[in-house]
Amino acid sequence: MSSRKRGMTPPRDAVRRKRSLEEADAIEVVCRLCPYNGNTPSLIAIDETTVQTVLPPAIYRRDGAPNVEKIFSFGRVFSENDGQPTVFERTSIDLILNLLRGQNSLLFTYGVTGSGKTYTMTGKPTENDTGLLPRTLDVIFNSIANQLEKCVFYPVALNSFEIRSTLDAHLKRRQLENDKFHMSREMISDRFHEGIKIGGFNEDYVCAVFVSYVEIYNNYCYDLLEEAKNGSLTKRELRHDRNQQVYVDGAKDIEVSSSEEALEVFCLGEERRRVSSTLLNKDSSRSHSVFTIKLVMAPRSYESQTVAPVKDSAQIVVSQLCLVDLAGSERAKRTQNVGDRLAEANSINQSLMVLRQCIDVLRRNQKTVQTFPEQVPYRQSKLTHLFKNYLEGNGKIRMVICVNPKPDDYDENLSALAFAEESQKVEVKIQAERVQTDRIPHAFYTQWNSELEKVSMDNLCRSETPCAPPLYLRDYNDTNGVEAIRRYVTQLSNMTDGENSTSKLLSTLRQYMMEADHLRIEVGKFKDTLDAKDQEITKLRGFCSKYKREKESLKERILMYEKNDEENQMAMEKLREQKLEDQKVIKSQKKAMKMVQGIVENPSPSVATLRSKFQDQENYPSAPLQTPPPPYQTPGRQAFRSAKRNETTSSSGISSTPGNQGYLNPKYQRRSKSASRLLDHQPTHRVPMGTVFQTKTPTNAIKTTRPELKQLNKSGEYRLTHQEVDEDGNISTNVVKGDVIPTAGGGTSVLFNDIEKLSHESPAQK
Ligand SMILES: Nc1ncnc2c1ncn2[C@@H]1O[C@H](COP(=O)(O)OP(=O)(O)OP(=O)(O)O)[C@@H](O)[C@H]1O
Repeated sequence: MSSRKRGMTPPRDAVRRKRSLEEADAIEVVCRLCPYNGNTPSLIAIDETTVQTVLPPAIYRRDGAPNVEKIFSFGRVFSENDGQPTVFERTSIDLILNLLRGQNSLLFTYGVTGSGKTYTMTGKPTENDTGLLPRTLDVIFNSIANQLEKCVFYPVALNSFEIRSTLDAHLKRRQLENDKFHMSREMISDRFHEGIKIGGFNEDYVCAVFVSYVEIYNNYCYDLLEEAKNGSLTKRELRHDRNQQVYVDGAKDIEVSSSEEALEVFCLGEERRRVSSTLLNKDSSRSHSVFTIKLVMAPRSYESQTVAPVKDSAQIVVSQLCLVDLAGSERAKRTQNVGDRLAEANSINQSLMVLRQCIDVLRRNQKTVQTFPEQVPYRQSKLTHLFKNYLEGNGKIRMVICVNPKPDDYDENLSALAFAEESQKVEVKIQAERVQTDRIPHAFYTQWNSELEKVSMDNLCRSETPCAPPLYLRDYNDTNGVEAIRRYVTQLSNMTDGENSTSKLLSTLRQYMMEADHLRIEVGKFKDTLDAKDQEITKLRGFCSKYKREKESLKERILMYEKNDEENQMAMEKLREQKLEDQKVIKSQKKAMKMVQGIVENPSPSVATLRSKFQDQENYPSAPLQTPPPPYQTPGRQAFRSAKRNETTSSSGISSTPGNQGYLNPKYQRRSKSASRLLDHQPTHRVPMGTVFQTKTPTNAIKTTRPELKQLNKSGEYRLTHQEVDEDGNISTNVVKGDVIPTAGGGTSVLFNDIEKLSHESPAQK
């Protein structure tokens, strides 16, 4: 026997092992605003995922409540204009798909009393008002295939299902006909039928649908489908099945073959559900109602030509969709309930509070990984105990938080919305798919079955199996029926052993042949796939070697670029240094230029001052303007020219000082004297002396009273004439000479190399 005997949810260990591989899915919350006709709504839907509170007048607010408008975000927000179809499509279709695929889901409505929970879940029979539950039933029955006749699957103890033999199922069906529920068909006679059909059901499975309906009232569970004895329902216990899943012990699972029939069962339960009129809602739910739709599936038998399951209960898969309409929270002060209503309200509030506590603890446990996680208080309320399976990873959970924007509900809505928003942070493990997807398609077997049947019938098995009589009894006194069955069984047992073993052998042979044929086709398919993959691999190899080559050439280029980059960096560095040098030179040139300008603009500086200025210049080692040579002192009225220029030059210490010419352009070749142009710098106010000694000035000389850099650039020589008068009234004229030389940085400097001095002595002084 398989370890998973009853075909319910997989064993706990298996679930645990799988969980580590499965992904988690957060509890999803959608919010629905019910219509409000007043002028002061306390809630508005901003967009499809956000709802905002609006501060109502102070009388509606509790003391100490936050005085700010708050925004809450949910998976989806339905405004008052969104009708039941929109809500259904967004909240239920994917859960139905889960059900068809063998997974569980829980969908529950939550909110303050009178906020539209029951309307959302059940609604009314018209097209626009039909709620989630009837629509869900319609879509399930639209979408399943291979639905079995009733009574093939049957519920047994410990929340499990078994498979009946064909005969037993037939007899059970006959028995059921007498046992049928007597229910009013008022609500479902002309109701709206949801036409949506979805894919997802595995057609190699057969199925049956069961529903159960329980309520949790004053923290006790009741089966709403139970035949009430003396007008009261039995309190039911919550128990754990073999897989540690919680279920309501003794609650009936009723098999239904259509959505109409399922709704009849639902309506029967609704009649028994506790609903009372309160100040805030004339049809207020006083209990939490739990309507469960179970889809029981088993692989389709290959043996039978009709729709039948395999004869192995261990292969049964049961998935369930639990639709819960919670009772609304309510403040006693507002409802002014007393007696039973007050006790109900306390119990409702208590169970909702435990639900919040469980969510809080789950959230805390998930926030940080703890060695000893906090215990979740599921058992403190029947509601949370029943929800435990889902909260611990037995399926998808979705909450529909219903809110009424009327200002009276402001405070309670705030707290309900905060709880709902927080719930979204709780993660629940996604359940693994349990329906096999790799079975040999039944259609394939059917084809081979019929062909081999023909062969075996024609050639091998000529013995005739007796035809089965109608296998049912009209009543316990139906002696004819009993006799017919007895005859049939005797005929069967009278068949020779040889015939029996031949037919067994044939059946086995047929099975093997079909499998072999199927495998041949499968091998053919695999070969094709392999060929395709081989081609793909060859193609990919081609790409691979092409990319390898490209990679190599790219590598080489990168190396080259890196080298170039390095060289460029170095060149940049050199240029930067050069630039700094040039800037220094320009700075000192400007300074020297300023000094020259100062000399020029000052009409009578003494030679000593001039010298001291030029001597100062020595403090700027890179400055091209150097101290002029010391005046060549000669007594008398003679003009002396320094005969040896190089002598004077050396005495001036200009060019001989190593390093002083560092900035002069080393490549500069002095043009011949005749070719160079003279920049003749004359003072503005010159004292005419009428001397016979005249300096020789070439005709192309540039004459200036204030030299400019432009002029300097055009000249090869520079000559400055300067006059001074001593205390005795003697006039001396100094002619300072220099070469204009370009600097290495692209500037121009003057290298002074000679001074001529002409003195006039006044005869009167003599
Ligand atoms: N979206 C809606 N459109 C139209 N009517 C609505 C809507 N939501 C609620 N209603 C109406 O508001 C009233 C109260 O709604 P309902 O009974 O569903 O509230 P509830 O939340 O289930 O209350 P309780 O918790 O007391 O059972 C009902 O008459 C219902 O028809």
